[in-house]
Amino acid sequence: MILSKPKIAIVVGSKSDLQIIKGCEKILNEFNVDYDLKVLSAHRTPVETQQFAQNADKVYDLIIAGAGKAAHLPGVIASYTILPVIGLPIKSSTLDGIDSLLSIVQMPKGIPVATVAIDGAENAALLACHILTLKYPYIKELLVNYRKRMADEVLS
Ligand SMILES: Nc1c(C(=O)O)ncn1[C@@H]1O[C@H](COP(=O)(O)O)[C@@H](O)[C@H]1O
Repeated sequence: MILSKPKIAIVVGSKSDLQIIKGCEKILNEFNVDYDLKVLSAHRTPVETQQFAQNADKVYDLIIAGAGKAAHLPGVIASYTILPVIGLPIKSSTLDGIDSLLSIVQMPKGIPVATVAIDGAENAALLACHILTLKYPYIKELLVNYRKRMADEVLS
């Protein structure tokens, strides 16, 4: 589907993950990227997760999926859509997020999930913006400016 304005979905496995998602929201607002935020679980709401993922390409350009513990959500979503899926491992267990990271990054061949760092919500949103430049060139300039501001801050 051709969308005139970028729109992405952020999906998390539990409302207990929402705090970490604020990092994504901050970046997406800064880059003027619309998003819907949903709580869905491949474990607890498998039917709704499947329905969402199968229809996602009618509404969204890409999906950020964040989950903790046995974080199957990004991979399961990726299996039902051809949209790019960015996996965000969330630190929500006694294993410090290593469990989520490995669950997300170790996808079997054929169903890729682009995985960012544990709790790397800002980078998940930035990676989304980089991908979106392919279709929405205005974001490119915003990314260049973002990097320039970041460099200026480091140097000052
Ligand atoms: N990893 C998954 C999935 C899934 O992969 O489908 N569903 C929930 N969860 C995760 O379980 C953790 C604890 O959830 P609760 O706090 O609700 O018990 C959360 O970090 C969530 O992402």
